[in-house]
Amino acid sequence: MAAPALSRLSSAVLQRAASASRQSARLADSVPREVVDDIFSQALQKQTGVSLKYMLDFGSNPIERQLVLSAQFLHNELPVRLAHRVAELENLPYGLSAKPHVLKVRDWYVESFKELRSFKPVKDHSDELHFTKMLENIYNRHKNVVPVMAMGVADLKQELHGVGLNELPEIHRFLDGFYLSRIGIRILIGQHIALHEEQKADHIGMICTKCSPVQVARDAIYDARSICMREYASAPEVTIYGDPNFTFAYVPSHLHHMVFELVKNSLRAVNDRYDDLDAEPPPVRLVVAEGDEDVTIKVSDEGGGIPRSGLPRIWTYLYSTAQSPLPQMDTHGDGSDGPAILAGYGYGLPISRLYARYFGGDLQIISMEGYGTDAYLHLNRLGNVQEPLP
Ligand SMILES: Nc1ncnc2c1ncn2[C@@H]1O[C@H](COP(=O)(O)OP(=O)(O)OP(=O)(O)O)[C@@H](O)[C@H]1O
Repeated sequence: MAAPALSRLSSAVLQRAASASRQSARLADSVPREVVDDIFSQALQKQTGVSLKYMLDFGSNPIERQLVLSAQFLHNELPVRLAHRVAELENLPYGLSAKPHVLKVRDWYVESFKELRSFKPVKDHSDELHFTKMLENIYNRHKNVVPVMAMGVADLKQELHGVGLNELPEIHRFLDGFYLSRIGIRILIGQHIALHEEQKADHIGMICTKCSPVQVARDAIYDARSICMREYASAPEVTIYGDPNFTFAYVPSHLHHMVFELVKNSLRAVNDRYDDLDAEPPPVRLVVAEGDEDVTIKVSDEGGGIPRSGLPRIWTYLYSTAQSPLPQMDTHGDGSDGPAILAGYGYGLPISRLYARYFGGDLQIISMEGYGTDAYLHLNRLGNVQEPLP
């Protein structure tokens, strides 16, 4: 068992962190008093969770009246969720609150909070359309939150001289909660915006009522192999086992993201292991299983596995054995969180697990060092689990 993190940090480092904390550009220095009071009073309100099933029922008939109701809900709910995050961002340990990148993220949250709070009550269709325009702005403003926050955390990591984030459990817990909350906020906003767009077949907003995991996996595999090809000039084969006609209700972009990350990790491990060997790399295997409760996707590789002692680390932010662990800005421009390179800043697994957990699923990694890794992605099939609210 590792010694407690604090005792491992030199007192000089701790002093520096504490003094950075004191110097933190506090909210009250940059925002009028009444806004600060409003933020902290909203941060005391309870957040209201929704489920995939609720979103499906609610969005199945997006007539004007429904859209007005949805806007009214968001008008109340979003400031509460944003305020919870601002309050947290103000009070992070080790001086993290004062890091310029973290302040930038906080200011985006404050800006969006102010816009929402100053919007008049949504009474009719015309108000609702204006409100939706504002939501689009907010959605865009926050698109780079993950990499910018990661840069702030990377600054802290550098300052703490190689102390792993797994040794700073409070930072890890904060990031898990923060990113989970972000997934929830983006799905609420994204769903409302999507209900205004032309509905794709079998879609209710962002949710596909007939999402085929095999089809989504094929696309994700194609993308992961393309990136692998670009970086290694070769990519192991991926074999899929499962019924392509099987469908269930899910958000395809989330599913794509998770499968892409898992396959990408497997391709990298297999490629690294077989790089110097003459042998043909064994294929990665992806199995889709339909249970009554869960749809489970297993990704298996023979990439040599992960040492048991290293397993806890793979869930921490900013742990990567890839060459260039530098956070990348969103180059997709669409606000999706996927990095554009094969392996980068160690967010693949922890963020994928949050996506899975958001709708009541989970992600587990089982490894046989010296052989390979199995990733089990469980997706809750019923969709009536209420979103977790940090
Ligand atoms: N299938 C696998 N085989 C061997 N090691 C793995 C596998 N999957 C993950 N790992 C290890 O876990 C680490 C963290 O994985 P994770 O997906 O979180 O980040 P990453 O792939 O390094 O970077 P990112 O996904 O952010 O681009 C990897 O750097 C690698 O060391």
